[in-house]
Amino acid sequence: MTGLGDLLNDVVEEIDAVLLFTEDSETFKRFDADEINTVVVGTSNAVDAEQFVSLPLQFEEIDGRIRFGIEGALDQELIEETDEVVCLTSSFSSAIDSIIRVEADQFTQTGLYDLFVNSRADADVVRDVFEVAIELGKKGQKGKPVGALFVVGDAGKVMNKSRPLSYNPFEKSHVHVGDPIVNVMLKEFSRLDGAFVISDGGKIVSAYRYLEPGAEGVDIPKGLGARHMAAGAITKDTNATAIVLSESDGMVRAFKAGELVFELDPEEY
Ligand SMILES: Nc1ncnc2c1ncn2[C@@H]1O[C@H](COP(=O)(O)OP(=O)(O)OP(=O)(O)O)[C@@H](O)[C@H]1O
Ligand SMILES: [Mn+2]
Repeated sequence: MTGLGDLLNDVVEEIDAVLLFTEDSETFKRFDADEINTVVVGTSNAVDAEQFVSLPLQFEEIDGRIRFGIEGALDQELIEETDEVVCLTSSFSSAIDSIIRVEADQFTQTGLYDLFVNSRADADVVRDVFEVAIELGKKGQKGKPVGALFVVGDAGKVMNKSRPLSYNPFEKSHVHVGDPIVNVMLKEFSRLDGAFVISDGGKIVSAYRYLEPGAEGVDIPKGLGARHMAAGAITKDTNATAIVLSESDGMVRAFKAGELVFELDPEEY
């Protein structure tokens, strides 16, 4: 094993902070926070860490998970942009099996953490909508691929910049995303055209909205069609976040301030 220890030492040499992706107290206890700046990242703070970044989703892909952890730690000023950080996480088992060294400023521009935490809408509302989109992407509607567009937050303005394509099944109802029955309704109504409009607090304001935002200065990747363009544009024109499930490539994408900030493959969640 000559050389392995040296190599590992190089990876962890002169680092400024550790990002520990764990919900296991025994693992956490092995770290002395006085010795090295330690930030725990997880869907819950099961280890009662003083420095903690909350993950809104169980990121299966290591890349998204680390990006989110770094951006969260920077946002909360637990680490600095100039820091060299070692991330300890799991890739193929539930135990820590991966050591990844990154520079903290490598990830500041993605807007991923911002998408959840600094959206007009509540972070858990954004997360619940993501989960509906992911589930819909996995299963489709009665086995067929389906597309959907969710516009979350700043609903009054979004309603002003859109028009109804059909009667609104959510008119006068007071239902919220995250409620299992509502999630079934959202999936059912996604077979038809247009967008869902959801308030900051998660109330379903409308289905079947045709969005008519100004598309000026919207820069979305080439090859995406009208649904994605409308999603990007509405987030430029309002303070909403848009979450899109593509019928053609099956990906879930999020837009904010007129830009694509995040994409994931539902099959990997
Ligand atoms: N401005 C809009 N507002 C709301 N919904 C829209 C708008 N434009 C398109 N859509 C919806 O998107 C659907 C698909 O349109 P299109 O194929 O052009 O989009 P796309 O971006 O390629 O999405 P997909 O990847 O799902 O095919 C339309 O049938 C319609 O329901
Ligand atoms: Mn299309």
